[in-house]
Amino acid sequence: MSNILETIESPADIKKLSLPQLETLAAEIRERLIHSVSKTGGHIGPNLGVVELTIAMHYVFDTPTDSFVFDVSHQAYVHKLLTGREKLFHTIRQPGGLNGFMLRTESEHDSYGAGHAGTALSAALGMAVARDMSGGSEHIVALAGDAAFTNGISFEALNNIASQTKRMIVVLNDNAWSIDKNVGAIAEYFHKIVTNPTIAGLHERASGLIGRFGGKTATHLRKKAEEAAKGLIGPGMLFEEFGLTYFGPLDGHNLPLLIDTFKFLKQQNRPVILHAITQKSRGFQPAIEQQKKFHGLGPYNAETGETKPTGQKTYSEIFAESLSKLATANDKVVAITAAMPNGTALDLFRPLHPTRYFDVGIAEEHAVIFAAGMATKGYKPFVAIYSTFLQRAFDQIVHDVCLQELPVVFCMDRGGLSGDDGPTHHGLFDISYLRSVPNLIHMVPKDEDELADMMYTAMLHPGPSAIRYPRGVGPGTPVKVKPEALAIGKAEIIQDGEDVAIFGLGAMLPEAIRLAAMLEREGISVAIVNPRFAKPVDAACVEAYGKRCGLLVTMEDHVLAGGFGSAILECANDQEIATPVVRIGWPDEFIEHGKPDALRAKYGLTAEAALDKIQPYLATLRRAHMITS
Ligand SMILES: Cc1ncc(C[n+]2csc(CCOP(=O)(O)OP(=O)(O)O)c2C)c(N)n1
Ligand SMILES: CC(=O)[C@@H](O)[C@H](O)COP(=O)(O)O
Ligand SMILES: [Mg+2]
Repeated sequence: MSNILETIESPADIKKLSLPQLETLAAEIRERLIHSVSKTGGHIGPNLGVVELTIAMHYVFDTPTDSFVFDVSHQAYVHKLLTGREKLFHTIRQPGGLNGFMLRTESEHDSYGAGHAGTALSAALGMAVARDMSGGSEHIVALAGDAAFTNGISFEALNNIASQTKRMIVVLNDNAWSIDKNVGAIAEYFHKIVTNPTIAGLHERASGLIGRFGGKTATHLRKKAEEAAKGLIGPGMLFEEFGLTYFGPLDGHNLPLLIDTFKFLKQQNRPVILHAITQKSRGFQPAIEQQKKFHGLGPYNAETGETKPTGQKTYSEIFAESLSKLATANDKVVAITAAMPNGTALDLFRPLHPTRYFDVGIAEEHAVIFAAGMATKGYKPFVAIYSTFLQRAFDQIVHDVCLQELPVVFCMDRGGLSGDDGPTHHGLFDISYLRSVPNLIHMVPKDEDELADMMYTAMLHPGPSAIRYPRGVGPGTPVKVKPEALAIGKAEIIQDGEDVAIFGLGAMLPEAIRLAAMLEREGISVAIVNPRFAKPVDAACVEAYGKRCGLLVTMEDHVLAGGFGSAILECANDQEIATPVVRIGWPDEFIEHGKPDALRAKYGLTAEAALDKIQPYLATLRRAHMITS
């Protein structure tokens, strides 16, 4: 068969290929990635960069006996193609199709699931120690990007590896990019190693010799390289100081070199790190020229890389524009991102206020404490972190910000369903995890203009606050020239009514309005409330409608457990109001990837599903003659 990729049913088939065939396989994989992802969307740039690395890993090691742990695992598409999922690859990130990340339930070759950065080294170490304890001999290989080393967890693991195991392989896939350019001292350190010709040359030769002449000559060369590095880089090679033997930097696209090196590393009885230099987006010129955009995106033209022009401004863009305006008016306003300037749109803020823009790397915990520190000196930090990634910083929110009542603003982008990325990225927990923290207010805008008002409110608020807004576009409400301060804990009454009151939080307000229309067609008088605040909830509003109406309904793009509906229930209960509360939101399970509308329909987050759910209560209301039907 001419197409080698199609003959790979399992990684065992890769081992039968000659070197020229492996090179052909790499080219075929690139071709497949570019074309297939152009239809599905996905993380094309990171995957084009790890084609040879992944082939070489599968050529030398034996999954599922050996375990591969990929950091974030957005770069696991090649691994999926080589582990029996080639025929399903066109379904990646599609409803019911392959997940865009490693998923233990998807394949025995996916030894560890991820989606958040910085977990690979810890997970791999756990596996290595478990293997050692049970007398196993399998290999554990962690592959992590250069930006994963801006994350604290990677260093917590590094601190632990050498004292815990003698057999673990770390592959540092260094392409100098996070989603944006990688930042900070670590990025500079990697850059110094890579651009030092002495070190690079010696290591390249050492690695090349490993396969051909065995370890002795190579070790000698490696030592010389290390000495050179010591003189040039500082007191010692960073990883060596952590007790990992460092190999590299070497060309991460040189298949024979990678294969020889992995064969050598496989024999080592000491923890090792291989520093592979790769080019993100390799083989696809439009992506090489626009690395940020092609890190991860929706469908594109496979020849030109063109994407459909976006029309309406996203919530992220409204956020960044509003923050830029606030910063113009108030020189204490600063913006902080944890490696997401593109996703949060702080890219728009950066050129306007360069000295008040901070990208701290993939370091959410640090971002929050850093903000707390700035707040103690009179600054007003707006920390833009996706809802799902802010989960990382819960303790810092509690211990550093809220306990000290510091005026930090958490701008939680992607609050609600994320869509194609799936359960690792849905932002469905922030109300629950923040509602329990004293001193914090939690706001949810119904539209773009209200987001701007909430940011202004947060700027004026002397304590900590959080605002969640969804991925993508809102209803398209124009933003006023001058934002208005909102009364803390006060809901907006969209429409008054007598029989049923519907509280539609944020993105669910349109569904609440649709539900109201359905009920009104049945002659029921409905109040519609835009709650604005998930904390503090408007107790007076709950009391008024709880006493007047026969039913309260809450709708939220959030888990039901501990969410906004729970807050309304608690509030009603505290006021000894026994009116039933029907809550619409996500059930107590992890929601798969898929199209948001379809998932909402499947899980009952629609007006129709809500109507079904409240039918029994309407019957009771009618029986009690509260409604004349
Ligand atoms: C905790 C966390 N914060 C932010 C992100 C968003 N994110 C996904 S991939 C990525 C960059 C990863 O860069 P690197 O590890 O170097 O891999 P590359 O894409 O360059 O191969 C970021 C910031 C995340 N997945 N997890
Ligand atoms: C892998 C990762 O975490 C990011 O690349 C994420 O996929 C971005 O999601 P958005 O497209 O919502 O910005
Ligand atoms: Mg990188």
